[in-house]
Amino acid sequence: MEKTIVVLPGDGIGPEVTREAVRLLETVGERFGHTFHFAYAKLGGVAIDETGTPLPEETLKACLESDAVLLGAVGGPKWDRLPGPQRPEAGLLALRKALGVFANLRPITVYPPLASASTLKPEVVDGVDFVIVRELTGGLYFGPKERRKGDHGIEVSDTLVYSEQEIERILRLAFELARQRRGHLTSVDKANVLESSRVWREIAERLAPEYPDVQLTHLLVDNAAMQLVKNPRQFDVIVTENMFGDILSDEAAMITGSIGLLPSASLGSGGPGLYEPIHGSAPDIAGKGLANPLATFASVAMMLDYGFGLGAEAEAVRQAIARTLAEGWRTADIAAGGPALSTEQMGETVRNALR
Ligand SMILES: NC(=O)c1ccc[n+]([C@@H]2O[C@H](COP(=O)([O-])OP(=O)(O)OC[C@H]3O[C@@H](n4cnc5c(N)ncnc54)[C@H](O)[C@@H]3O)[C@@H](O)[C@H]2O)c1
Ligand SMILES: CC(C)[C@H](C(=O)O)[C@@H](O)C(=O)O
Ligand SMILES: [Mg+2]
Repeated sequence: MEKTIVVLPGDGIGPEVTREAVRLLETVGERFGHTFHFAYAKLGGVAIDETGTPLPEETLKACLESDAVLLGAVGGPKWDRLPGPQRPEAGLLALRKALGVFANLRPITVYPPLASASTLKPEVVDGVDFVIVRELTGGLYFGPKERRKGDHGIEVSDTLVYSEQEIERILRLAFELARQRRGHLTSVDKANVLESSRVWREIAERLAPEYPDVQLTHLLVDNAAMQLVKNPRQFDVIVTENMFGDILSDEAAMITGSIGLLPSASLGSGGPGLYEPIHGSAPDIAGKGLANPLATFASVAMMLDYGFGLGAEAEAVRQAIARTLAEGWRTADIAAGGPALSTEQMGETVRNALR
C-alpha cells in the first residue's frame, strides 16, 4: 500500500514526538511492505513566525490532498498575547473545520503495567477501557464570539451553537461505536441549565429506539467529571459537546497515568482524518527530550486502523507499545522517579519491539 501523510510537527514538543512517530511509520512500512510518503507543512506558532498566519493556504491544501494528517501540537507562551483569531490554536481549529472532522475519538485504556502509575488506586483503574467521542467542529468553540463596550465595562460573549444535523451525526457515530463495543453509551450534557443540552438529549432519545442493542444513559457533565475518577470502569462510550469533551479527556488522561499516553483520531465524512495526541505543546519540557511519544504512537495506530484499514499493522503498533511497557521501559512522566528513557530512546525501543 502507498499513502501520503502530511506531517504537522507544530510547536514545543510537537516536533520531538512527530519525529519519532514518522520513524515508527517507516518501520511499519518496512515490516509490512508499505510505502508511506511524508509531506511536511507548517501549522501553529511556527507557521505564524514564517508566514504570519497559523494555517497557511499551502498547509491546508496539502492536508486536503493527503491520505491522512499527523499533528504534534501547537501553541506556546511566545504567541499567547496574540488576538484570538491570530493564535496558533485558531489555526488548529480552522484546520479541523476545513477537514470536516466532526468526530474526535479519544480512547482511554489503562496499560496493565501502568496501573500503579495512575493517580487513582490500581484496583479502580485496572481494566479501564472506554472512548470519549468529542464533537469537534461545533459547540462553544465555534459559535459567535464578541467583545464590546458596555455600560459596565467590557461585555463579552462566547456562544454555544449546534444545528440538529450536527448533533444527530455525532450521536449516530457514537451509537454505532457503542454497538461495536460493549453496547453502553453515556451522553454527557448540562441539560439542567443549557438549552443546547436539552435539545442534545431530545435527539439522543429520538435516536435510541434505532439502536435497541445500545443502552443509553444521560449524565450531567459535573457528575460525569466526578464519576470518571470514582469508577471509570462503568464507561464504554461517552459522547459529548466540544468543550466538555476537551476537559473530560484531559481529566481521563490521569486515569491512565499520563497525558503523554492518550491518542486521538478526528474523523469526518470520508476525507483525510487528523491524528494527534490529546496533549499540547508542553512548553515546560520542550527541547529536553522528556516528552512521552506514546500518545503520538497510539495516534499512528489509529491512523493505520481508521485511515488506511490496516488493522494488523495497527495491532502490531499497539502490541509494540504494550510490550515496551511490560518490559519496564518508561519516560519520565510515568517513571515515578525511577530510571527514564528520553523521547528518542523510547522511540527506538518501541521500533525494536515492532521489528
Ligand atoms: N492539540 C494541540 O495542539 C494542543 C492541545 C492542548 C494544548 N495545546 C496548547 O499547548 C500549550 C500548552 O498547554 P498546556 O500546558 O495547558 O497543556 P499541555 O498538554 O501542553 O501540558 C500539560 C502538562 O502535561 C505535560 N505533558 C504534555 N504532554 C506530555 C508528553 N507527551 N509527555 C510528558 N508530559 C507531557 C506538560 O509537560 C505539562 O506539564 C498551549 O498553548 C495550548 O493551547 C495544544
Ligand atoms: C489547543 C486547543 C485548541 C485544543 C482544543 O481545545 O481542542 C486542545 O486542547 C485539544 O484538546 O486538542
Ligand atoms: Mg485539550
